[in-house]
Amino acid sequence: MTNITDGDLLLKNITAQAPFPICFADLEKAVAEKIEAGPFGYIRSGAGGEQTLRNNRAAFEKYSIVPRFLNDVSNVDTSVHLFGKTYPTPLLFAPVGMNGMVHDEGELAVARAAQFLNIPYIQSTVSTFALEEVAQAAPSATKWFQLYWSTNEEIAFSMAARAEEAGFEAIVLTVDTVMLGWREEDVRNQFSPLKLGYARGNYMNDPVFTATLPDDSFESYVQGVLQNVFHPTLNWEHVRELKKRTNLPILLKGILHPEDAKHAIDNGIDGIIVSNHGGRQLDGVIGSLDALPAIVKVVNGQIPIILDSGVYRGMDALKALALGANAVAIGRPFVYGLALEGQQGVEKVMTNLYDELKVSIALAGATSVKGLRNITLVKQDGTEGK
Ligand SMILES: Cc1cc2nc3c(=O)[nH]c(=O)nc-3n(C[C@H](O)[C@H](O)[C@H](O)COP(=O)(O)O)c2cc1C
Ligand SMILES: O=C(O)C(=O)c1ccccc1
Repeated sequence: MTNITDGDLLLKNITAQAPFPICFADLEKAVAEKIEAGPFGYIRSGAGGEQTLRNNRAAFEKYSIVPRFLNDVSNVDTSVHLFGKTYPTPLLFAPVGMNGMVHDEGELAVARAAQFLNIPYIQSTVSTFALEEVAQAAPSATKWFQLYWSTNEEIAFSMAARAEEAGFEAIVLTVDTVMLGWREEDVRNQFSPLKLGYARGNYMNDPVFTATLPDDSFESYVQGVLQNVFHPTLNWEHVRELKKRTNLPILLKGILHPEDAKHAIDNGIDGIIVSNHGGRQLDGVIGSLDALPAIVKVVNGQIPIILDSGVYRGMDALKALALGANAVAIGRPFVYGLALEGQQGVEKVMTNLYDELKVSIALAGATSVKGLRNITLVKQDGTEGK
């Protein structure tokens, strides 16, 4: 429970110091000026003509809140309960690969920020640092492991086992990236972080993976990763097999169709992440917030639903929670914070998002995340909504 009269959440940002970018547009601008076009374009862009990227934002912009007043909002409970643990905020770090591209400390810095803020950290398969290194850097952070299936499924099982051994508490199987989306900005910039080796962390020290390589040269690692990471054969049989091979809860990330959410439940999956991969995979896809209501309906509270893709401010988080998400995951905003100021930059971005969310819950007339479900939302024209 946070007493939101403790200190003014906005005025603490108005100090004599040089300001840190306060919103997503300012963050993106600052990072564009700081880092090279290749990595910046890789992070910022969406697939194809970027319709999905625009759909994500449009979906949030379409909804408006009809607030309630006179409801004593001096205490706001922002905590959420996920897989047996309580967290102070409904935020998570979405899995983002290859963080070494923007900061030398890469995932270590992000996991340390996650530990400091008590926000669950989802580490990517294609991270610059190995999951064991992240576990050592942030031993008390809640860590989940995002798994990319592998053409050699023994590698996938090996990584899942290593994650369990290292204290990770869930496996997030991403289902929307069986191959890379059509990313034109990377062609323009002639940029591939995979080819530059930024994704080696979890592969370099995997005994099953390294045993398949002809030698231990840099080129062999990179070629090995490229041969393994894309996995178009992925199907529900693999999901059932994974379930047998791990004791950890399994979430599926990238679910957009209510029927797939239903299949997930039928296959004993423990949670889903409604996501279109931040518009980076298939272009012309439904905005993730637009996909949420139908999924909330079929899931009907049976398993937790996390939403990502386009959550760039506290009000976006509020709308997703009001529409029935249990929590939201943040992608690009924290990567920009990392690029600007390492661990501290990540903490600043997440804290601003959280502070805006807290103020917004209260100003909407709610006093808890659950209470947001009772808040009225209307679509742009004021007709539809919830
Ligand atoms: C640079 C970058 C790398 C990403 N790498 C992964 C990844 O390795 N695994 C994964 O499941 N999702 C990955 N994602 C997708 C994120 O987990 C998340 O779905 C997306 O960023 C959410 O959208 P947002 O950036 O609009 O918040 C990546 C996203 C970005 C921007
Ligand atoms: O860039 C991405 O969005 C991503 O998820 C990915 C997937 C496989 C290899 C490299 C990056």
